[in-house]
Amino acid sequence: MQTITTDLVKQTIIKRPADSYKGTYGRIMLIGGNQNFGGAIIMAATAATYSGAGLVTVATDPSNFTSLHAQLPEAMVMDYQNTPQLLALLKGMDVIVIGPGLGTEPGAETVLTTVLTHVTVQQRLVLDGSALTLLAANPQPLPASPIVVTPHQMEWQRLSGLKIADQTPAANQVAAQRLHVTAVVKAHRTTIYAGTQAWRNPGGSPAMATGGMGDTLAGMVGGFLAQFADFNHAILSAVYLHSAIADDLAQTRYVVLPHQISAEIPKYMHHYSQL
Ligand SMILES: NC(=O)C1=CN([C@@H]2O[C@H](COP(=O)(O)OP(=O)(O)OC[C@H]3O[C@@H](n4cnc5c(N)ncnc54)[C@H](O)[C@@H]3O)[C@@H](O)[C@H]2O)[C@@H](O)CC1
Ligand SMILES: Nc1ncnc2c1ncn2[C@@H]1O[C@H](COP(=O)(O)OP(=O)(O)O)[C@@H](O)[C@H]1O
Ligand SMILES: [Mg+2]
Repeated sequence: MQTITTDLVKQTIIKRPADSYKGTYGRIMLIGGNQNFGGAIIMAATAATYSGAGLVTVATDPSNFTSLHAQLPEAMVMDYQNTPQLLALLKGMDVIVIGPGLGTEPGAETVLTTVLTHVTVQQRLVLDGSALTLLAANPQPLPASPIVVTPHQMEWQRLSGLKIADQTPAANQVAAQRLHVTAVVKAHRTTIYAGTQAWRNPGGSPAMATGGMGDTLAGMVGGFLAQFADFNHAILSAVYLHSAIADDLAQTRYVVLPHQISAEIPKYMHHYSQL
């Protein structure tokens, strides 16, 4: 198992070409946020936007529109239950993040199935939170697109069938290969599996143990995938930076909140792009 290095991160986060515009940095749709979990998709969308995704659209329950706009006027919104509009907008996306706060009601299952059956091989897919729980409860074929899953240990247990005590690197690797995904298995020391390769994230602390911390990571992963060509390096860099920012903030804070991490992302990306 390799440790994610600052070298990898600085090779991934490159300076932006002068001759570029918002379209250069990717169109991303984040899907989730039911009537109870609106905060989850707001945190994910905030992280994606602060990570530099060029155009951000949030497909969510309409009850979240006003709070989302108040927090993040950069984002566009749509009702995730409006299937014709969802399908029309999905076509133009480079990256789709689905799951933060999606919930597990039947309507959520319908949205997930719609996305899984229409996403194309050119589109990158991030599956997090409720999308993983839904998928585990009712397995359905995954598209041939590049896919990353970002489960916490219980979500990984549901999805892979591996009990938390049995989630060894060797077993996780086999499970990720069987699912044909890159798996970010979140824990105190998050590990990432892609094909025959595995990495360990060196950072992170219990100061990060706040609801929404994983939603924020899912948004960062999506934002990085919208901009950086190498699929696994984009994911690894997002995982590394998420905890590196938290570790710096935790030097003077007992807890680090998800939105505090998002606020720091542009500064840290600037730093790594200069190295
Ligand atoms: N403000 C919000 O709107 C928030 C919404 N959230 C959303 O709520 C939905 C449910 O996600 P949850 O993760 O809360 O619930 P889940 O039911 O999926 O997982 C929590 C369960 O897993 C167990 N567990 C075991 N190991 C764990 C580990 N390492 N990390 C976390 N749980 C572990 C817990 O004890 C608990 O029983 C997701 O869609 C998520 O995105 C959460 O992110 C919390 C914040
Ligand atoms: N004790 C800890 N040490 C390191 N990282 C932690 C710790 N507790 C939580 N985290 C990180 O916080 C995030 C939690 O993700 P998740 O459980 O999906 O949160 P949520 O769904 O509430 O947004 C993961 O990135 C995890 O690695
Ligand atoms: Mg989560």
